[in-house]
Amino acid sequence: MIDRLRYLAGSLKVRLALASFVLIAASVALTVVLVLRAMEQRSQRAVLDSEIANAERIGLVLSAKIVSLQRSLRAASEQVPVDRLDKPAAVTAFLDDQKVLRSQFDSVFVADARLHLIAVAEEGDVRMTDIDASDRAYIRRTVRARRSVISQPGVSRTSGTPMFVMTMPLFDRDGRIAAILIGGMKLSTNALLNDLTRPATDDHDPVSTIVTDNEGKIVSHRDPSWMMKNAASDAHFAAVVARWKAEGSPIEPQGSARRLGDDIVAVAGVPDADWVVFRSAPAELLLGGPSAGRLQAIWIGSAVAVAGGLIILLVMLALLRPLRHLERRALRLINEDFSAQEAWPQSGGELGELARVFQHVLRQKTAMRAASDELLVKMRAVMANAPVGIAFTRLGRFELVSDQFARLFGYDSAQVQGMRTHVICPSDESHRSFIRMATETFAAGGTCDEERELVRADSSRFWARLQGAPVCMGDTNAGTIWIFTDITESRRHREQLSWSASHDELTGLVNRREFELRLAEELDGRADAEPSAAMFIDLDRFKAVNDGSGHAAGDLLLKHIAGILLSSARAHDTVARIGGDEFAVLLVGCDVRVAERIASSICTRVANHQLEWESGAESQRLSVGASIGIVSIDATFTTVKAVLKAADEACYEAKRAGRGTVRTYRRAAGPANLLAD
Ligand SMILES: Nc1nc2c(ncn2[C@@H]2O[C@H](COP(=O)(O)OP(=O)(O)OP(=O)(O)O)[C@@H](O)[C@H]2O)c(=O)[nH]1
Repeated sequence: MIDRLRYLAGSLKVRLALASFVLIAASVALTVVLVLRAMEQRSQRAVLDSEIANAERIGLVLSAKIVSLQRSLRAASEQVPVDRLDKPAAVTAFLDDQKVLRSQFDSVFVADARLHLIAVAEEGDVRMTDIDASDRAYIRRTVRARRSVISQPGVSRTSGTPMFVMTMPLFDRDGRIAAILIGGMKLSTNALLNDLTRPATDDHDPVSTIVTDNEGKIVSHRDPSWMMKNAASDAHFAAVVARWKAEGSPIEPQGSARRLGDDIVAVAGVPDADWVVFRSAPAELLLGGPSAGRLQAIWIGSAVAVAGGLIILLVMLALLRPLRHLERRALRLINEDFSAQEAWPQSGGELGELARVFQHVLRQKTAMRAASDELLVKMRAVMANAPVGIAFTRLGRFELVSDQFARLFGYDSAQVQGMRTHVICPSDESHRSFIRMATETFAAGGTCDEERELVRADSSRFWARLQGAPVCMGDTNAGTIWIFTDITESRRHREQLSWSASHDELTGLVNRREFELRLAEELDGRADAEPSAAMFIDLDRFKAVNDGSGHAAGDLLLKHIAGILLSSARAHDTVARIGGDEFAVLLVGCDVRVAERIASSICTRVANHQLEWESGAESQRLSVGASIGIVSIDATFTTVKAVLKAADEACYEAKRAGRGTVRTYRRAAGPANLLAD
């Protein structure tokens, strides 16, 4: 399952489908956002315009109402009995007659020239009063402006309720104020504003409308308890009132609307009354259409994106089917499954090219595999039949060995595979030195060829010639190939030949050639060394032994003489048989006098030696003598030949002196018989 998911995550088809899905989703989302934004902007503009129109309309209606009331006041004012204001009956009769005016206003007052309220008609009752109103602002404004004014809303001194009044001054012939007709309206019940601020459909109208005076004091509100309160304390209008005040409390009939926070607010002035109409409603409610549309659009967009993604996935699957085919076919290459004759996908373009490349690779791999199979067969034949041991080693282990290798070391071929290489070395130290040597040689770019003693499975040892080279020159990690040849016999034979070349077979002493070599070495290294001595020993009357007792007796006696000479010389001296019955001794670092004493001793021991020899029935005692010539090897001798010649001469002198004696070579005086001295 996890593998399947991993495959899907890496699949080109799935990635393409996902990418397309993301693109479609992003495009749809962007389109939805842009369209919605445009719609919202248009819708908001329309709502703002509508609200401006509503606010302006309310302002205009208010103005029209005020103008209408002013007209009514003006019409009624023409009937005010200005000349009989001191006659209560006339005044009350006037107020009684003003049925229309009293239906339009909650109360109607008549003020005289003193600016005293002298009569009032209120709630169907007309009565005379005498209230000094000269201090009232609306009276002062009327006098000052000499025209009709509307008061600021305030609490009535007569009724104690919030109200405002509208004045209409009357002038005498001299142009002085003769009377003022005043209409009052209660804010809680006035017919002037209620229709405008009360919601048309009660609580369902999302728009709140208020009317304030030019200081923001509420003169109309759907809730009568808000009358006369500051509009800024109503949460719906706090922001717009604050902004309106910040702009200088303008009272313009031309309205304005804007979005403030979550609300859409509109403002329009009522110039005739110095009032302002405020409207406020939650933007979400007014723009409900676009908001709901946004959600709908998101759902539709999502559905379109999903459907588009699925369609693209299906299209991808169809289009990329040859790719899947190619993928399956290519996977066979990894699994080395060349046998299938399955067709490659026939397609143009990139897939076709890829298929052709894979076919080419397949052909190459098939050819290489055939070649390697053939090579393997040959290799197996070599490993089975090679007369030498062949081993491939890598990282200290045998990876492949020939049959002869296994036989050579006494293992089964299979047993050796993977075996550590150190098992064929007689010791760990031997293995370490071998590895060191091979590493250094290979590092220097060379190949190994040396003889080593190795150990078999049964712990027996043998000598082998090892020839080794890295499989890949310069990279020993790729392994090394070794050829092992058993050279135990040839090595023994070679050692034998070497010994024979330098020794006398009969006595085991070194031969003349070896003696001369050692004498030459002595002469070469003589510079500061102590003098050495050489002696020539020629047996006396040896021929008689041969002639009398046979060659075998002579041979045996020669061996005995060799033994006497060896035991007379020191370990580092050289005792040689240089001819039939001739011997020579090189006494290294030996003074001539010592040499003479040794020679004398040899003469005596040879002379005294008797060989017990059975010849037929009789037993014989065979003996010989020895004539010895000595030469002191000093700086005057530079060649082997000169030393041998001098020793020979001295020996000859000893013979001439009667045999069985010693003579020392003296250059100036010639040989002298020490014994004779
Ligand atoms: N048995 C034996 N005899 C040998 C061998 N080599 C040489 N001879 C004999 O040694 C003898 C040496 O001859 P000479 O030195 O002339 O005989 P000699 O009797 O010692 O004479 P003088 O030296 O004059 O005393 C010869 O008879 C050789 O045949 C050998 O390997 N074995």
